[in-house]
Amino acid sequence: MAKARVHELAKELGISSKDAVAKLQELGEFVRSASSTIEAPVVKKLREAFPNAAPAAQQEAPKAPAKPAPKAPAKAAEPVVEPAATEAKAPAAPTPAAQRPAAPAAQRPAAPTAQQNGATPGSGPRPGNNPFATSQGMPRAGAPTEGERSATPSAGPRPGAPAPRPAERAPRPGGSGGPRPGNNPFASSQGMPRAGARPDGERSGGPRPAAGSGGPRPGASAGPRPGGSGGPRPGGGNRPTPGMMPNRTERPAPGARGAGGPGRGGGARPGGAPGGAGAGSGGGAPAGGGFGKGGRGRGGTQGAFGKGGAGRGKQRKSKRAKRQELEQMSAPSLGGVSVPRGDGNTVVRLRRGSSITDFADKIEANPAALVTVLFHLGEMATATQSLDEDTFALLGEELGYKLQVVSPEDEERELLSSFDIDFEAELEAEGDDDLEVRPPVVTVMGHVDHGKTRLLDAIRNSDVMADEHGGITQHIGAYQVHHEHEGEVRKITFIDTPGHEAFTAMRARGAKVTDIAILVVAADDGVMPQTVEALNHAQAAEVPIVVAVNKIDKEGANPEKIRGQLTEYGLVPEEYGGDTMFVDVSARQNLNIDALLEAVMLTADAALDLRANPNKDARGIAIEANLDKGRGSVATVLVQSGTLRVSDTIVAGTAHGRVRAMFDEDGVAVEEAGPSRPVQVLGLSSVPSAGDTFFVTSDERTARQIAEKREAADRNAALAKRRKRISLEDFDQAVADGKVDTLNLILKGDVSGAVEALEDSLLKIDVGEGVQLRVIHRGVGAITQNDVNLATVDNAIIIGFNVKPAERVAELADREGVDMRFYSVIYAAIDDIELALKGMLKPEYEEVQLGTAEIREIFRSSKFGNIAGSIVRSGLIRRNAKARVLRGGNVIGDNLTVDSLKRFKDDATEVRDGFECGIGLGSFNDLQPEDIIETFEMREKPRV
Ligand SMILES: Nc1nc2c(ncn2[C@@H]2O[C@H](COP(=O)(O)OP(=O)(O)OP(=O)(O)O)[C@@H](O)[C@H]2O)c(=O)[nH]1
Repeated sequence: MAKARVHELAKELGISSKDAVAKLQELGEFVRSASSTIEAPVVKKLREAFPNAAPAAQQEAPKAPAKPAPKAPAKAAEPVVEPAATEAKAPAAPTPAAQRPAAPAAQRPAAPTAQQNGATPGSGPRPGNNPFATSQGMPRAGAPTEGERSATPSAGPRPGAPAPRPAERAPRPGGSGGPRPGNNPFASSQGMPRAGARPDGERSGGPRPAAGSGGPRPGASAGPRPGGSGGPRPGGGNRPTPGMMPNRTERPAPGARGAGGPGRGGGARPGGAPGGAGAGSGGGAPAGGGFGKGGRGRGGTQGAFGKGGAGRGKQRKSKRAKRQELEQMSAPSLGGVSVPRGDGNTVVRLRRGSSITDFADKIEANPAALVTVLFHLGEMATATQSLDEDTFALLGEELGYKLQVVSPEDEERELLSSFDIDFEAELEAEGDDDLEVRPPVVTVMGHVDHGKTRLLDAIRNSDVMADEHGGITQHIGAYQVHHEHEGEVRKITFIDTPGHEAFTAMRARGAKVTDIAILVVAADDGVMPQTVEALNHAQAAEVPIVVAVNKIDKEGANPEKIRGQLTEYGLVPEEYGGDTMFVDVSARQNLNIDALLEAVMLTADAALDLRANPNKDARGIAIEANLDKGRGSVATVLVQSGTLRVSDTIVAGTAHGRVRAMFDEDGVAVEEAGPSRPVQVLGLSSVPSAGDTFFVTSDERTARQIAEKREAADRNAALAKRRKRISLEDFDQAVADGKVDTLNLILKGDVSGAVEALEDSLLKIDVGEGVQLRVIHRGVGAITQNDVNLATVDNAIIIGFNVKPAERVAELADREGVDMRFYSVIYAAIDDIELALKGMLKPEYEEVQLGTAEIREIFRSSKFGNIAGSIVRSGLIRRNAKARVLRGGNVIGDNLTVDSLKRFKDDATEVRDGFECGIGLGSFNDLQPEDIIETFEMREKPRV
């Protein structure tokens, strides 16, 4: 065999895999486990390291018909085995195996048993038969293999049998139970050593294979008695060392081998295992015998462990378990625990929001051990807590793994591919023939009050086919207008949510909806902050821009000034030699709206390839959605490719369902919607978010499963994020870790004077070297969702001065892990920022009492300890709250936690004043009636 596996070789050599691996490592060879393959030179090395081994045994085995080996588990064998084992390893025996004294060992131990068992020599023969034999065989776990070796001796099985000549090799090793020592000269030699005691093994050397015969009965040989038949003379054994192994490969049928083990002969059947044992006993052939291989079949090994006859599955499992055990043993320990290590390049992919347990599953480690390792790395986390990417990277690096946190896009792709959905492949497969021109999708952006809304209205009213609609205009988040372009009526889709907020929010979700952006700039005002923000967003998304210079009807309008200003931002008008189209319009007076639409068409035709395949299931994006009292979830979706039809089953983000009805922007029911068509969809299970992708699935079950999986992924991601964003308290740590070097702030205040004063003062703070402070956005008014989105994107902290966020915004910030701070005194804000920059801002906590309860009665529970039957006297008692116990005004138990809280038999989250409840304080059991349980929580002290 060109390459051998360690465990196979170990079997041959009659040693345990563990020993073989250890030896190889000692010899400087790198082997990971018993199933590793090793090259010929290494094989040789190992053989040389175990010169005594009596490999061939098996092969030689005559085809002893083994009788089914009894499943004897015998332990008796043990003794034998062990000695043998040792011997085997013994450096000694330079001489042919035969000589090896091994013999002694073999005999010894085995002997006794064998005999007792009545395994007379003769009987010995059929190993199979002799239960005892087997039993003996049973080497103890440690030395399973050996057992097998011993087998050899037994081979002798049929006593009478003619001694096999060494030459003849058992044809089928397996069958033969190769083991039969008798047959195998070598084997016998080893195995049989009689009296192990005497070194005479020497003679064993006895070359004659015949010996084998003598030895035949293994059992006999086992000869407990030293002198024993001597059956086995080792001599026989002298097997050629390495050589032998050659064919050993052949492994007998599983069953067979096992059997072999035993009586070697007995071998044959599965029962094998035991057999192996038998062998052991018989063999007693320690050293050499080892390889009586007979036993060593897989079955044999198992047998050794008392699992005779285990099925393959089990075997595999045990192998895997062994390998793991081995790896664990060889793994260096950190913090007192051992975990399997990677080689520095082992890649482990995890989803966002994965926990230590997920990681542990992948590397087959104990989660608790990983928690310990992480702890030693200075991070605290529970096994089930979601970790962020940095923490995983830290842990992975320590353990030699390359951790890759799957990106949301990959995650989505993987999720879909698990349902056999692959949109990329679908797109690639579409040829020119499948694609048809679709209308461009346009978003209107610009500074506050520059006329976005008004312009969208004007555009809608300009629809050349407006009269034909006949419906009642509705706001559904998007609409289509018809425009006559070069004699042809073409459609343009407008996203009816002005401003870049929606645009950014969708982009943040990875959705690319907009093909073209109309940037509205009031000609009487000029380029303003949000104008710049909007154009930055559009440019970042590589969306071509058409500039609408609005309000040209107004006095003081100066369209040229706008052109000049925008040139500075890279938007060079065509008339100046650039490629951006500027159109002067008046939304109020409906001036030049057509020209604006014309510019949109021209830009689309010039810069974009707007085509899609309408002849497939629909895919698209949810633009907006809400819950309607009467109609349930109402979502406006934009079909991007394919055609959406009523009664299609769709999944949109985490919502799914069957399309019950569809309406257009005029409230008219439609049956189908093709590419670039926005429609309102009824029938979803819940409300998708703007920017969620949607697509049609083959059946409702798939839609539901995808939605559920996405929901779980979102939840995990949210959990992971929560730990990730920056907060003032950990800013210094983030700087120290090299994660940030800039503290980004968003300032919001009730009056502009305060915001400016705050910004001025902040910028005067001496931030020291290596750190910067940047105010990325400031504004007057409440903290909005947009502020939080911006903070999310730029990892900023929001400072609210005399303003608060709306509840929805606070929730979003919490979900996104954005740190918001509120102040009413400028200096307090400045102090905090200054301290944060210096790394000195630590949160301050204060104790806030939640409530008290008086104990009325104690219930003893063997499971939960003592439960205090109490009545809440003030406030409330909340599960998991911190608690202390007061007796006569003295604290008799502190730092406790309300571990369990029940109202009658039911678990309760909190119980209020005046109600009775059962309170469990974990292991604190020193409770008496009339004690007072006081509960409280630690709240971060607001800084003012
Ligand atoms: N004279 C004149 N006024 C206009 C024109 N377009 C819009 N306005 C006025 O400008 C004001 C703001 O218009 P909106 O359309 O609400 O502006 P907006 O950009 O949507 O504002 P926000 O929604 O607050 O961001 C309104 O009073 C409009 O009547 C125009 O072409 N000419």
